[in-house]
Amino acid sequence: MQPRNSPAAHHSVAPGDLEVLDMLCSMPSSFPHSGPSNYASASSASKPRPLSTLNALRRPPIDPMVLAASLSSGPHVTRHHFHHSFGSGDEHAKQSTQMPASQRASLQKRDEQQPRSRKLSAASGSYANCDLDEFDSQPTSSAASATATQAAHHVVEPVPEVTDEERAMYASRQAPRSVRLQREREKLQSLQPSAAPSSATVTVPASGDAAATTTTAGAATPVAEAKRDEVKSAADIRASDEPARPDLERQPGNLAGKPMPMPVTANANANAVAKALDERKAAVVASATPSLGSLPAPGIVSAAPSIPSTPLNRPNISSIVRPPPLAVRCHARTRIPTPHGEIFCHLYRNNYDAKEHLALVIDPAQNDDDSVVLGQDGRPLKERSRRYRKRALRSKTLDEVWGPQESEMERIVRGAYVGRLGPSFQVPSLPVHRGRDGPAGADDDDDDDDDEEPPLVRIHSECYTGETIGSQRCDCGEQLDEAIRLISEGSAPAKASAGDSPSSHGHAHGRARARAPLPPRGVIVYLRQEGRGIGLLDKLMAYNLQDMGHDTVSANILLGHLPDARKYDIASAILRDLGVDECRLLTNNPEKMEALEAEGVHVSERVGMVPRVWKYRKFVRDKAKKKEKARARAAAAAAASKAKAKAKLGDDRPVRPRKGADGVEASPLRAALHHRRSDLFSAGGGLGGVPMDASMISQAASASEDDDPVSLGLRHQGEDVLLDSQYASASPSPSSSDDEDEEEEYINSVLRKSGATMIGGSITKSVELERYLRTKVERMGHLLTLPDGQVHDEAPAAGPGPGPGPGQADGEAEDVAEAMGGEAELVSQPNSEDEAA
Ligand SMILES: Nc1nc2c(ncn2[C@@H]2O[C@H](COP(=O)(O)OP(=O)(O)OP(=O)(O)O)[C@@H](O)[C@H]2O)c(=O)[nH]1
Repeated sequence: MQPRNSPAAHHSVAPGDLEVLDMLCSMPSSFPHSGPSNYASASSASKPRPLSTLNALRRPPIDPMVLAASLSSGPHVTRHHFHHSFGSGDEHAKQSTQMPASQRASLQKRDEQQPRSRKLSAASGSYANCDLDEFDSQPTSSAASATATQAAHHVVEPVPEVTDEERAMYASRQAPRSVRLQREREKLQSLQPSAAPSSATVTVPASGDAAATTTTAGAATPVAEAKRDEVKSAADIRASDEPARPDLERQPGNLAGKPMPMPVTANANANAVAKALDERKAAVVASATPSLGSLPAPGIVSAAPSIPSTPLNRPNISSIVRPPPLAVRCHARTRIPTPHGEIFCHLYRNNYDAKEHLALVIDPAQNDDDSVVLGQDGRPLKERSRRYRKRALRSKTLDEVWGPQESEMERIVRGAYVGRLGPSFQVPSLPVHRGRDGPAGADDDDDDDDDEEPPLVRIHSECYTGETIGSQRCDCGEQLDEAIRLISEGSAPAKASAGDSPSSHGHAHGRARARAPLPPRGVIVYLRQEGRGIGLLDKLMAYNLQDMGHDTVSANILLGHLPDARKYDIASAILRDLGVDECRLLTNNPEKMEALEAEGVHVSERVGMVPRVWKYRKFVRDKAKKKEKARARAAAAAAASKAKAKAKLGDDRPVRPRKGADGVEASPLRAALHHRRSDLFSAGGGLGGVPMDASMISQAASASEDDDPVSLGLRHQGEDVLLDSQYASASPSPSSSDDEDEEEEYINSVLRKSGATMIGGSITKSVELERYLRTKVERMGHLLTLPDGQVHDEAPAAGPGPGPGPGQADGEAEDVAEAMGGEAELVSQPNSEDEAA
């Protein structure tokens, strides 16, 4: 028997199919998923991009395998299927409600012989009775009597046997569009003013699952007219099958379908409410401990102002025609202490998707000692500084007044407070005033803030595997940690022309040192776009495809996705809400820069994200070079002094080094490393462990170069660097340049911190990571320069095609791991990103 879903069960490939396939394959831009986005927005992702972005790399030609698979997979699902029930999960879909072909044919024959009413002729499973509730609940009298008669005589129609070919693939509960339109027309006609009762309450179901609208119709009022028009247009629009997404509506945090009170226009009420808040402020400050009784009822706390309805919400019919502009609202802000310092975590909702995106704001000025000094008016003195008000990264939507009844405690609990919140310090914030002029009464600062650097910003996409379990398949965890570290560090990278010249933070720091360091100030927008927008499930499947030899791009395509399905319009809106209309962006991805620019957030500078493992290799290589030079100098000096001594004593006996008890030459560094290693392991292996004894280090500094920590095989990520950096910092070389010092500082500062993510301050490195980075550079146009002699020579080839067998992959993986961790290869890997800069 033919398998039910086998291609041959549906059709065989005709020559015409092959022609279509050829044609599609020859059109690189015809990839079926590259059409407009499923929600019409001014999204940057759907705008044409200049070639400079290497956009072409992101839109590879169609994979013929995908096309062939989809052409032969049988009946296709179109947008018209969205309201149909098929697959599991729906009661109607568990079993086909469509009648087998043979049975339908016999019924049709019977219909022809004895025509019946529409409802009766609607055989079970046919489109005409798709609205089962209607069919069941309103049986016509003849149908009812027919059923009664059948029951009385126990007449059971024999069900013919069903072959696989006859069995329907999909069971639909939805009528054809023409039938639905006809029904809507009939309903509308029944609502005509003449037909309407003179004074009655009429319920007008809009369509499908749209909410019923109730209106009191005396005569045909203009409101009723308008409502009817609205309903009619809705019916027409709904007939085109806007996909119903009950699953989305049920998601936690989704705003869809949850009507909220209309927002009070902040401008109109802000002053009045702010005044009221000011008046009540003294009472709040005076009360040391808030009593539970002063907390508003939970329902009231959560009653955030609504944002415009959307196609997802679907209460507003006009929104289906033209979605409202994207709106984001910060619902909560709280302080999170991290190893890199304090971060204000902001939770945002929006009217485009059901996700809760985050903004991690690093702006210690909002929380420092000065921030709790109050002026005579009872407000923090800082607030009077125009510079502070301009620089402070505060959410406008969070700080604005949400309603006239809003209490101070409501504001404070959601995070709309200023200064450092504590048991005795609770000052609600005032609505944000943007712009140079600031609020009335703001003091002029003597600082000229024209030289102000824009904040450092990272747009980070969620990566469960990288951020929580430390996946070494990608650099996401490391990048998140690095971004927090860089922003918290606060020194300003040098200005560079925005855009294409690759820069690295390493170099930027070097140039920035000449300028006064700026306090930390920046934002990480954490977008819930797991797996570059395809979701965790598909990302996990993509990893399996990658293990079979595909790269991250072709794996996505094989799963029916774009190589990168992300959008950045929500990120831009969040930045604008925080008052960021210009930023220095931490990224290698040109698409992010373009997207922000397109959304009105100017990127004044790109700050590159160099993988730590590449930085580390450069560090080790430079160190080896330095040692090589020192060794040559020392050898020359030793030879000279030996020759001198010989000449003096007239003695030509060789000078042998002393040996230890085991017969091995006693090396101070070896002894020092032995101690250090036991320190690391006995003290739990923490990177911030007890430093080496200074005397040991100074001995080590003069030891043989063969005792390099790396060559000694102490290769746990970071530990080798820790030893190296301690070694270096304990014995500063008078000849070291600023840049070298800076590298060491970098390594030190990274490793002294335990890091903010699972990756922490350590390094991500693996064969998969190298392949991933390479694909991002070569196929996705990321602005990173691959190191020379990249591991692809040794690693399994990236890209589609037969991958290595498990054994083979293991062997190669070992080689590459050796190449990445081994001494010789390590020092031969330059950090070309840094060099390019
Ligand atoms: N589909 C897919 N997504 C991945 C894979 N590896 C990581 N990701 C996701 O990719 C996202 C990070 O994007 P990247 O392309 O690594 O980097 P980027 O953010 O575009 O660029 P940078 O700003 O330079 O870091 C996260 O959402 C990860 O979950 C993969 O193999 N397949």
